[in-house]
Amino acid sequence: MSTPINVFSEIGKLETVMLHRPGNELSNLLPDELQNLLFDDIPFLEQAQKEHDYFAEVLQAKGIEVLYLEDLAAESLRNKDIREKFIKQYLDEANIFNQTLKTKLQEKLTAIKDNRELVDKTMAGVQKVELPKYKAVSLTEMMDNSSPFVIDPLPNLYFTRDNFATVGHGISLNRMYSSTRQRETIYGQYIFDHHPRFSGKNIPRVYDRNNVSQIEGGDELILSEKVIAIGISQRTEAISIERLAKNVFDRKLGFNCVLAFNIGQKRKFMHLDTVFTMVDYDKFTIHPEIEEMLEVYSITPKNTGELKIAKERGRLEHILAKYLHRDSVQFIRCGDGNQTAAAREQWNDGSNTLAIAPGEVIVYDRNMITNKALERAGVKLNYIPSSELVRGRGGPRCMSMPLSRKSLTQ
Ligand SMILES: NC(=O)NCCC[C@H](N)C(=O)O
Repeated sequence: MSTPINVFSEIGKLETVMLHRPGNELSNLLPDELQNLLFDDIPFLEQAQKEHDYFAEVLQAKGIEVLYLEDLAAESLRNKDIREKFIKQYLDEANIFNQTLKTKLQEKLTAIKDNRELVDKTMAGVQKVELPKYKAVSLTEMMDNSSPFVIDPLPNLYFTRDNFATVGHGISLNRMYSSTRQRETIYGQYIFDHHPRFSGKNIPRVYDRNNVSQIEGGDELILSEKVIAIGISQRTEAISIERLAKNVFDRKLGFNCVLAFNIGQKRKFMHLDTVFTMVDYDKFTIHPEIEEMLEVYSITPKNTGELKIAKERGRLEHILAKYLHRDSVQFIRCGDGNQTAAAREQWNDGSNTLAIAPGEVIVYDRNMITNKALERAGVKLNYIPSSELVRGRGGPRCMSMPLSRKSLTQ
């Protein structure tokens, strides 16, 4: 049976991937809102787009199908009812409480006839000056008086890794840590419910955005056909991992173990994939700062349907070798073992590689010390520029969501 989602590894030859080209949402970033919107600086949009286009071209030159979130979302709004429902939900989740304002915004968005333009507008947000005679009426608006926006932009959308994640033939439509990123998951909802490529294709949903506990895709790594690794992090709670594991086991998706990696709650390594990625059958990048303190728990199904949880003992290399049935695994350290280089290059996503085939990855060109260590370990590197993209704190893995990878066992 052909299925639109096939992701049973981190490293199988990448066949289809979803990106988002940064758009006007970045032109609406304000210095006072950076922290709230999870950014560290204001990127130069045109340059960020050039860097992103280069990323897409590298993928396409390798024969990988590149789909864009914004196109898929637009194609999902297939009829008037779906479009209306989308606009209404978008406004509800943007906390538009005042009915008069809501009606005005509804009219403004409905008047955009082209679906791609509509989707782009919802991503960019709405400034108060775009609404003639805007006046704060609701308590929320009065409290928000200093902001020039009635609806905030969604600047983190180009990190397509996070708002949903592919797991085998299924997806985990995520509940995000922050309200700014929770609104991003609406696009995934419409894509999987209504896009002709996915709707009606029985795609198991192993997590849903309406769950109360958080989980983000940067924490979800598919280590093999049997084993998933999930970070317990600033963004992902332990309870979410238990929920996801139970769903994966109950629905018999092929996986028989979830390894939970407790990486601590820090902004600088917000997701597991900012400190640890898989680059080959037996090779991983790792940020040395987490290596010693990392705790790993295994979650496996009991015959009763309950989960068996055990703390794993010993070194991480040994735990990985055991679960991946390898004699040993090799760690390639961010900064090549130098503490200063490791801290600097991890901050600029030196450990955040995107594997496009076993032993072949995409990396940011700027992380020269880590990149040399990867090369020395025999990993093939494809470099992409990163002056502007990096300002959002994410690298090649964060900026891509694989929809299909070639099976490693074929
Ligand atoms: N998987 C990732 O690590 N994604 C990067 C997300 C960066 C974004 N500014 C965020 O804080 O959510």
